[in-house]
Formats: sequence, structure tokens, C-alpha cells
Amino acid sequence: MTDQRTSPAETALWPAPTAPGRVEATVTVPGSKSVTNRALVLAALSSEPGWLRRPLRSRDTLLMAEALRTLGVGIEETVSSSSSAYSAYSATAADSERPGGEAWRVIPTALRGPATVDVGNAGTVMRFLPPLAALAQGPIRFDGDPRSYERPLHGVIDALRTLGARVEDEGRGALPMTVHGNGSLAGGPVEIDASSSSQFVSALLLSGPGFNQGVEVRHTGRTLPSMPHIRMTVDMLRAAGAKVDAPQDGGAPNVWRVTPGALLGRDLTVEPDLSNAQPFLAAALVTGGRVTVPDWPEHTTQPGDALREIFSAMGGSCVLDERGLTFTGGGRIHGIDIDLGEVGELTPGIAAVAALAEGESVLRGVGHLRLHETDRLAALVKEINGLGGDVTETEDGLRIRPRPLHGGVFHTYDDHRLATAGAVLGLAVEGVEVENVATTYKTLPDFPRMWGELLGLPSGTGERA
Ligand SMILES: O=C(O)C1=C[C@@H](OP(=O)(O)O)[C@@H](O)[C@H](O)C1
Ligand SMILES: C=C(OP(=O)(O)O)C(=O)O
Repeated sequence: MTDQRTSPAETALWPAPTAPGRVEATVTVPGSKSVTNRALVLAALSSEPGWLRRPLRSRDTLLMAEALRTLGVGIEETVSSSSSAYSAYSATAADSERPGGEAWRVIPTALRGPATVDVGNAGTVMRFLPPLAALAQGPIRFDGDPRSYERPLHGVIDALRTLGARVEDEGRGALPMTVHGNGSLAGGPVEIDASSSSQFVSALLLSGPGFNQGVEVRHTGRTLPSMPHIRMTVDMLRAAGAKVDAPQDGGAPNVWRVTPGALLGRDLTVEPDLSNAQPFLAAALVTGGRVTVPDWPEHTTQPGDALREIFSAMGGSCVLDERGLTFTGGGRIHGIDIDLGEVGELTPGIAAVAALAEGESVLRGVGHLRLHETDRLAALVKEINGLGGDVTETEDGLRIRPRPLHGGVFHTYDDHRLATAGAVLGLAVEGVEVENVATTYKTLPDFPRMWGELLGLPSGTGERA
């Protein structure tokens, strides 16, 4: 539904800056997409208003906020350091970096249609909102970017029907589709195959407290990706007052149970997005430099936390202390053989570093990435090989044999993580031009400026396409 005419920004080429030397920087990373969008859904379902501090303000989260507003939820954007005083204001990207920072006050209401939700290409919006829409009164139509039509949604659609909802999808099992809510949903037990996306499980659990009988989700597929993201869902539900039984506490494997009940309005400060910290940590690894990311949480369910271990195994070391996470590159990059099934969204960034390593890497357990923003496995093969690399696709991942690389255009297929992967390669390879770097707006709007700052480039240089 988004205007699909190609804009100059989409076709523009961004000369990825090469690193002038070892990077030494402190990089403040904006809030987590996954936490922000879960918090918005839970706040919309709560019985009282809540606060979201330092939310991520990017395409995916603004689409979520806009969709909830369309359903009647109040979301006021404020700059505030206390929950008692706030004033409506119009925020800009830079505001989220202020100390105290931006806060969103979410005021729940009885959800209602008719409404149309633009999901863009946000997995969290297209999966998390249909179960919520089933609790609304009236028809809610879901539409999005052309790629959103190809991303799996059948798990959510079939489950909603089993749980008592009427969904009109003309047999597609995908977008566009309409959920006809009548103000409540029976809920109860449901079996799904979530091997193509963990977000099916998260989606049903998040709205589960609002279903009359709650929900019991049983995953029947062979594999289940992105478990940390499901644990994030469970932890955030519990923090909002929901009762959840989950495999992570020794419950039956692949079964989650959410009891019906009211949710509390929370005052939640969003952690930095650790997956978006990846290119900056990669810069330390690739250049043998040092990068500190402040506010790195001591305990977190974010998959990006695994970078401490993964990038250390690839040749760096890290310290987590009161300054945040400091990662230091050791001057050499090792290949790695690793199953990334739990942390799939880190794959493009790891592939970029692996292409610059001294030895071969095998990245496994990520076949489901073929159905992400783009077919990430095919795209990484094509683009790294286009620079002279030797990457082959396996059944469930990539085999990467480092080769001397040369410059060229790095196409990004509207995928933010392809764009940041191209930037990482550009640190070490002259003449890499990243197509449509603006696509990083999906989760990290300020990326070109942050990258320029990381490399100590004069203000504005890194941003130019
Ligand atoms: O629940 C979430 O916030 C996410 C779950 C994962 O999805 P998949 O399980 O579809 O890979 C991840 O890749 C995505 O970026 C965010
Ligand atoms: C897969 C991703 O996003 P989405 O939430 O759209 O699935 C991602 O951010 O890497």
C-alpha cells in the first residue's frame, strides 16, 4: 500500500567510507526495535496508561505506533525525565539522544475499526497486530510493501481462525487481509508450525491475556528460530503482570500458556538495540580498534548480546562495565563455524566480517532468512561475490571463503541489514558503493551520520549518497 515508485534515495549510491585507521569511539545506539514494538502492543492492551522511555523512532516502530493510533490508542510523544510532567511536542531523530530523552505515553482504549493498517515490511507489525485486531470491534485491513505479501503469515492467520476469529485473506494465507473483530476472542489451545518465524509464537502470546480463555500455543514444526525473541515476549508479558508458563522455566518444550487477565501500565526504559550495535562493534573488529556502546544491559533477552561471544571468537575481546560494553579488535579476524538459528538477524553482519577474515566460515541454522526483508542468503551470496568474494549458499546457511575483495555496487534490496553489512565491507575495501543506504531507516534512521562520526569524518561527509 506504500507508494512504490522508486525514489532518488532508493537508487542513490552511498560511497562507503574506508576506515582511516583503527576506530576508537563511543557509540550511543538507539532503542531496540523488538522491545519498542512489544512494549507498544502490551501498553495498548493494558488497563491503564503506561510510559515508554527512549523508544526507537524508526520506520518499523512508527508504523506500529501509527497502527495503534488508527485503532484508537492514544500515543503522546514527549520529552520528559519524570512521569508526572510531560508536554506534547514534535520529536526529531536527534531528540532520542538527549539525556532523559524522548518518552511516549500510551493511553489504552477499547480498540475499534474500521481501520487500515500499513505494516510496511515490519515483521513485528504484520505478525503482532492481527491478534490484537481480533479483539477490536469492526474490520481491520492489513496491507504493506510488496515484500510483505511474500513473508509468511499463515501461522498467525490459521491460529486466529482456530481461536475464533474471522479472517478474510482470499485463501492466500498472507497479506493483504482483513480481520473482522467483534470486541472479544474465545482463545484457548492452538497448534502452529513456527519454523518460518518465531514471531508467530510471540504474536499469539502478546495478545493472549486479552483472549477470554487466554491462549496455549504448541509449536509443532521441526525447528524454531529466534528463541531469545520468544523469551523476550515471555519476560515482557510477565513484567506487565501476565501469568505465563513457558519452556524456559522447565515447562513442556514448545508449549506456552498465557492466562487471561488485565495488564498493568508500565514505565519502561527501552534498552539500546544490540543488533544495531553490530556494525559498530564489527568496525572495531575489522580495524583492530575499540568501540564502547553505553547502556549495554547486564541481563537481556536481545539476541545481539550474543555478539560478545561471537565477535570475541572471531578475534576480539570485550569488557562489560559501568561504561557499557567495550569491544576491542585483536588485529586479526578468524573465520567461524556457528549455528545462528537463535540469532538470525545477526547473520548479514557476521557474513560481512567473515568475508574479511583469514579463514573459512560456515553459518548454519538460518534457512528461514530466505523469507526475511529479502532473501538474505541469496542477497549476501550475490553481493559479496559481486565484490570478488567466494560465498556459497548451503541448505540452511552460508559458506564463506575469504578472498581479496574489490570495489563495486553493493545492492541492498530494501534490507537495512544488507546496507549495514555493505558499510562494514567498505571499511576494508575501497570503492564499495552501498545502494539505498536510507533503507537503514527501518530500524536505525541515523546510520549514515553515526557511521561518519564513528570514523571521525567531518560532519556530513558520511551521510552523502
Ligand atoms: O520478534 C522479534 O522482534 C523478531 C524476531 C525475529 O524474527 P524471525 O523469527 O522471523 O527471524 C527477528 O529476526 C526479527 O528481526 C525480530
Ligand atoms: C528480520 C528482521 O525484521 P522483521 O521484524 O521485519 O522480521 C530484522 O530486523 O532483521
